[in-house]
Order: sequence, then structure tokens, then C-alpha cells
Amino acid sequence: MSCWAVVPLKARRLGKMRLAGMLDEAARAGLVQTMLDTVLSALADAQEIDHVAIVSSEPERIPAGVLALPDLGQGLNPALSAAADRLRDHGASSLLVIHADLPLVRASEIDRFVRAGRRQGLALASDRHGTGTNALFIADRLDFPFRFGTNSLSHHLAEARIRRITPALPALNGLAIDIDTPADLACLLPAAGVSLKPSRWSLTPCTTSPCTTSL
Ligand SMILES: Nc1nc2c(ncn2[C@@H]2O[C@H](COP(=O)(O)OP(=O)(O)OP(=O)(O)O)[C@@H](O)[C@H]2O)c(=O)[nH]1
Ligand SMILES: O=C(O)[C@H](O)COP(=O)(O)O
Repeated sequence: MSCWAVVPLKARRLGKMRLAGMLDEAARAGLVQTMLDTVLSALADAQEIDHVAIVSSEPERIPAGVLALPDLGQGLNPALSAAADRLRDHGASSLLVIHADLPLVRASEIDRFVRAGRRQGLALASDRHGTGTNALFIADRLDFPFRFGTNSLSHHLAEARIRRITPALPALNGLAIDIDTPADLACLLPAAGVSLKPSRWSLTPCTTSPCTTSL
């Protein structure tokens, strides 16, 4: 029995569309890859994670050592439910769903999140706005319904209430800061001298930004 992490990854040409006004497809793909690499590296270093899978309709994007799980195009929640079913067959006893767009996440935060989830049965990582869910950990039973999408945090909290679970909601910056909009990017990129070329992505927190200092 083991703990699996599942990273959903949208099809390349559809990814990060909210940034389409400022980044072309190649730049968006480069950004997505940079953030995915960060998430995968943190998962590899996390003590609480035994195996990693990526749910994607593009198996050629899955690196060695990561299990490729299919996305049949029905949407994020059905793809994740199918992934949970498959991983149960692989012996998964607990599951971390973590988004691919978390450029600051660290292994130590993943470990803290998973441990908090083990204590409560469920952990939810809110985005910095308090509306989205950037990560979700389910202990023991893998049948918690996924409600990712608009206002997903309140939907996940409602599902927890129905099941009489009090989820852990640890405040961890690396799990809260996802990159969806130009404003999110502005929070991360130093104000001056940044080249938005896909090969040059270098995502470091901008310490002078009010977005990060208010966290
Ligand atoms: N496999 C899969 N992953 C998805 C799907 N939708 C979103 N994701 C992933 O879920 C996480 C959160 O995605 P979103 O912020 O909703 O979408 P995005 O592509 O990152 O950004 P937008 O296109 O601007 O909405 C990211 O890791 C996405 O790659 C889907 O339909 N299938
Ligand atoms: O559940 C969510 O919050 C959705 O997947 C949207 O995620 P986002 O905050 O990356 O748009």
C-alpha cells in the first residue's frame, strides 16, 4: 500500500489560455514545462510520496519514472476519478492530487500537507485567493469526489461536510501560489529585465511585490 501523487496536465495547445493575451503557445508551453518540472522535482524529493503519475492525453510528455494515466477528454474531474480507480488497482492507499502550475512548491511543503491530511483524513490546499484548490490529499479511501473547477474550494469543503470530515487546510505558500493570470505572473517575475522567451523562464519570487508580501 502506498501514497501516489497525481498531476493533471492539460493538452499542450489548450494550456494556460488565460495567459494567451501576453504569451504565445510556445511561451505558454515553456512556462507549463518549467512549472511541471518544479512540481515533479518536489514530489521526487518528498518523503511522503511513493509514486507519481501524470494524467494527460499526451503520453509523450510524461518523463521516465512517472506513470502515464490517460485523459479521455471528458474533463478534469472525470479524468482524475478514472486515475484514482486505476491507482487503487496499483495498490494506492492514499492519494495526493497536485496541480502542475505551482512554481514555488517545495518537497517539505508537500510532506507537511500530506501529514496534515493523514491526521484529518483529507487536506485541501487553497489558492492564494481562497477560491481554488491547488492540491487535495485523501487518506485511506480513495472515493472522495473531485470538484475541481470554479470555486472548487467551497465545493470540496461541502463534500467534506457531507462526509463529516474536517479537512486540514494548511497554509503553505508553495501550494497557494499558482500561475493562472498575467497578475499571477507579475507576482512572481521580477519587475525588470525579464525575458519572456520560453527557454529563459526563471521563476523567482519578486520580493517587492505586494502579492507575495501579503501572503
Ligand atoms: N489532464 C487534464 N488536466 C487538466 C485539465 N484541465 C486542467 N488541467 C490541469 O489542472 C491544473 C489546473 O489547471 P487550470 O488552471 O484549470 O488550467 P490551465 O491550463 O493551467 O490554465 P487555463 O487554460 O488558463 O485555465 C493544471 O495542472 C492543468 O494542466 C484537463 O481537462 N485534463
Ligand atoms: O479547482 C480549481 O481550482 C481549478 O482546477 C482551477 O484551478 P486554477 O486555480 O488553476 O484555475
